[in-house]
Amino acid sequence: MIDLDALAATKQAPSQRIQLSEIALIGVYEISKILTAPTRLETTLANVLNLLSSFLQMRHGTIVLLADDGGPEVAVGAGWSEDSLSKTPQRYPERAIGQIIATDVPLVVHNVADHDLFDASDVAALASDGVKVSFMGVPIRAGDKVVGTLTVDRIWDGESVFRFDSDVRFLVMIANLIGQTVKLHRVVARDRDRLIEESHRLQKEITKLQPTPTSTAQASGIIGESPAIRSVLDKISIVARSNATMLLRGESGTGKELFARALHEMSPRASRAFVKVNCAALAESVLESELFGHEKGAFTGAVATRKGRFELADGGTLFLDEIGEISSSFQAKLLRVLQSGEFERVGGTKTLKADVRLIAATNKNLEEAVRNGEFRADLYYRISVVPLLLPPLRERSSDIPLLAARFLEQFNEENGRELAFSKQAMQVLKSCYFPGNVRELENCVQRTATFAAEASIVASDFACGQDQCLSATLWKGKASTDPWPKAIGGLGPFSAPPAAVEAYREPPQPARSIAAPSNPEALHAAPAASHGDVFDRAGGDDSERARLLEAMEKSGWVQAKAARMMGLTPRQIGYALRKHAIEIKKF
Ligand SMILES: Nc1ncnc2c1ncn2[C@@H]1O[C@H](COP(=O)(O)OP(=O)(O)OP(=O)(O)O)[C@@H](O)[C@H]1O
Repeated sequence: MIDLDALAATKQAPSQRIQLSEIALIGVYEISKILTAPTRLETTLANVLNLLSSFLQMRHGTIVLLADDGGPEVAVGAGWSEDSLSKTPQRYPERAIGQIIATDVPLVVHNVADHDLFDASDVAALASDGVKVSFMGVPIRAGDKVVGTLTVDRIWDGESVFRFDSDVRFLVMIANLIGQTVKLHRVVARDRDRLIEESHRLQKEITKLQPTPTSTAQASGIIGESPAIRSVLDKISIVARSNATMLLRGESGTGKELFARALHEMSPRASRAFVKVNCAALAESVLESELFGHEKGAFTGAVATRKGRFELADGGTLFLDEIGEISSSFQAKLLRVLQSGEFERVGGTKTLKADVRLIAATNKNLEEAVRNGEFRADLYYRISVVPLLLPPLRERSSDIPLLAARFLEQFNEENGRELAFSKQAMQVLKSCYFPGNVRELENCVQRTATFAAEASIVASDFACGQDQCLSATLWKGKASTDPWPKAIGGLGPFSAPPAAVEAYREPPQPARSIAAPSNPEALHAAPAASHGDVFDRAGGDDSERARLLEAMEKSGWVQAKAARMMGLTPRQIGYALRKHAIEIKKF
């Protein structure tokens, strides 16, 4: 360790001048070490000044760095009373420093009290105790530009100019080193600022590009701003990042397929296929060959080998809708595929593998089905890794105006119309119970818009305003008898709000006209007991029966499909078929 004080003391003896250059070298060496240390520039400069004070026996030392506009940017001091620089920066001799910067030439003053570059306050600051003080200052250069000054002062004992010269040369060397360091720091700072700016810009770009739950939802056609829908979207955006099997629960028409697609689109599999199979719409043998494919000649009509949906969804997502409807033997087959990822085509012997992310959906109470032995518990656990319940529309009625407006806009676009809802009409929609959820709302808007006579849709344009709303009457019929099990969270397709249940249980009231309701909210919120039951054959509403038959025929006697066509739930259609004593045709 170098004893700087001892070295500095040797500097006092004129006979040992030769040693001064040694001291200077040691000083330069020590200061260069400080300057290359990875600390903040201000700290580095303060350390340089502290070291200098040992070499030069100075009272004060100051380094001032200039900003681009020429004003002081950094001022670091040593020997000043604490905070004196930051509190009163004018304390350091501004005019003297200004001259060094302007002339780019070192300045040496033997006695500051005699020099016109130092005013009374400078003298008071530098020589407050009345001693004679000498001053030295040199410019700090970065390249050929003056970027600051290094100045020191010390008690003047009348020493020769020669001694000052060597000290000035020493200061110039130190100032040059400081200049290089400042230059380096500024280059690094500029680079760092540029990189930070660039990183902020890229962050912004990424945020713009990254599909937020809302933007993906919009892209997938999901409409809804309610907290319930936002919370579902948030969850979906998290689950999408994983490969976990997801079970979408919810009443018919709540958008299970739509949300399954959104999940696929938010997932890393988005660029691959989204393949959908409705398990309820297919007989077991057909379902098997649909899912796993078949070999040529496997059965009558299998004229060529065909890939199944598992293969087609390889790398992508397979959406198994209405999974609660599959038979117990098919449950076993599906379980095997989900456990091993392996399957064979119908009629084939080769074991195939597919990398598929599974999303299943059901509006059935699977827990009850498991309890009743209708659904395998092991399959239940495998598909319900991440269960998500879609809220019924009546629990997020704030979404009704948005959805209705969008469906009407679609209708207008497709039919070249300019229909709009009156305030009253929107009120009717907002207060409707919609047991068939968004699908029913969509159908309701389509039907009403089709028959609307004027450009403004009014309350009496709705089917319920003409006592023709099939869903309302069906719902009324089931309200007290078919509650959605509490196990999967709340009201089910046919469970009605208490008021509606009460209304249904009341003894029949005299019929009232609802064609032009005075209170549109009462129109559909709870089907009035006064509505005639269109499925009561004694009451006679053959048109409803005919509509039912027509839908069943069109859907190939698949109840789930017919329900969808009519904007009803499968349970509702089942109820309607029983009411009308319509026998289901089997093929
Ligand atoms: N949030 C929503 N925004 C826009 N459209 C929706 C929304 N939810 C549902 N829909 C529309 O409602 C209809 C029914 O949706 P979907 O088929 O996804 O329901 P589901 O729950 O799968 O019904 P099911 O159980 O009967 O198969 C579709 O036309 C769908 O586009």
